Amino acid sequence: MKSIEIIAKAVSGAFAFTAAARQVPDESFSVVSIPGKGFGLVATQHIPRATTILLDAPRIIASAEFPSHLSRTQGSQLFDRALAQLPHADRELVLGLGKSLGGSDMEDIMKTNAFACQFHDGGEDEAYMCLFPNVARINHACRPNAHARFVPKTLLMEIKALRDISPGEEIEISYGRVDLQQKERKKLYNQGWNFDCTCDMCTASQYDIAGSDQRRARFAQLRTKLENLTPATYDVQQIVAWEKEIMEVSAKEGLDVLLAADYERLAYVYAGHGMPKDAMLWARKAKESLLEWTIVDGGPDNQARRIENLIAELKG
Ligand SMILES: C[S@@+](CC[C@H](N)C(=O)[O-])C[C@H]1O[C@@H](n2cnc3c(N)ncnc32)[C@H](O)[C@@H]1O
Repeated sequence: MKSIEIIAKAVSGAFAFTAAARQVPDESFSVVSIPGKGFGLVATQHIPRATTILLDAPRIIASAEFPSHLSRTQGSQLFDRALAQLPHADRELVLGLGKSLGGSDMEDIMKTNAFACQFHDGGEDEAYMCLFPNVARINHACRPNAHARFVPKTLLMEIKALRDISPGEEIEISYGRVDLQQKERKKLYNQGWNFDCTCDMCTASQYDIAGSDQRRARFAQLRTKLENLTPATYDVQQIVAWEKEIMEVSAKEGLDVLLAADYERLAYVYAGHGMPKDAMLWARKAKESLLEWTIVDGGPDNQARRIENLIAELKG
């Protein structure tokens, strides 16, 4: 485990950016009681697609490794110390958060509400548990209308609208990967957060759930085929047909945030096939998708740089 000094330096360095970061006013939603789910966030005004709804700063950060290095009692004491150091208003905010898994109050609050985040702390990117008390009020949906992404440079968690959200609609994010099938989702949310998901997708008819699972299984199957192409299986027409199917499934299942790699693949396929105009179109779409949903300040950006190089080559 990294020394406390290195981590403290990395975190305090990032906090300089956090303080200067653009703040997003929270007028577009309110925290209300949601039947069967505790509290949740509900939109109070129209929120257009791709709007940043919320930027939240972490109040407690802990190494993801620490449960395996410290006893539970030591861990609990550390969380209590962290809590005691917070300003009064933040402490109240944290102590009011939901609990679901048992153990000491702070241990349960962290397990129920913290996000796994990776950021650069002087060596390799390391995993941390970060508690964002405003984001923590957002419930899960298997087909969410908002997307959470961590910004390593500022340590802020950003919540962005995946589609237009109407006033009165609950704002929901996915706690796990958005392409899971029902059985996998049930297991993940039961084990990780101790709840049976009551989102629209999970309370739909068995017929609709089976249809969605079939499409998601096909999505996974096509992804595997496309990621494992060999010179022997490389057939341009087949690749384009598979990608078209991936995009159709994605539109039905709300998986668009996962498509940057598919757009990029099409860009290379068309570039390699002597069709630079089409290649440029898909390369730009890949870049746009990455910037919109994935790449953030201070995060890994290899894919974005590769696409930039391709765009430069196509222009040249
Ligand atoms: C991070 S908290 C979300 C905010 C929480 N509802 C509150 O009152 O503070 C996670 C907890 O919310 C509830 N929850 C979130 N999404 C849910 C869903 N789709 N169905 C049922 N319960 C959900 C579960 O109790 C879960 O352990």
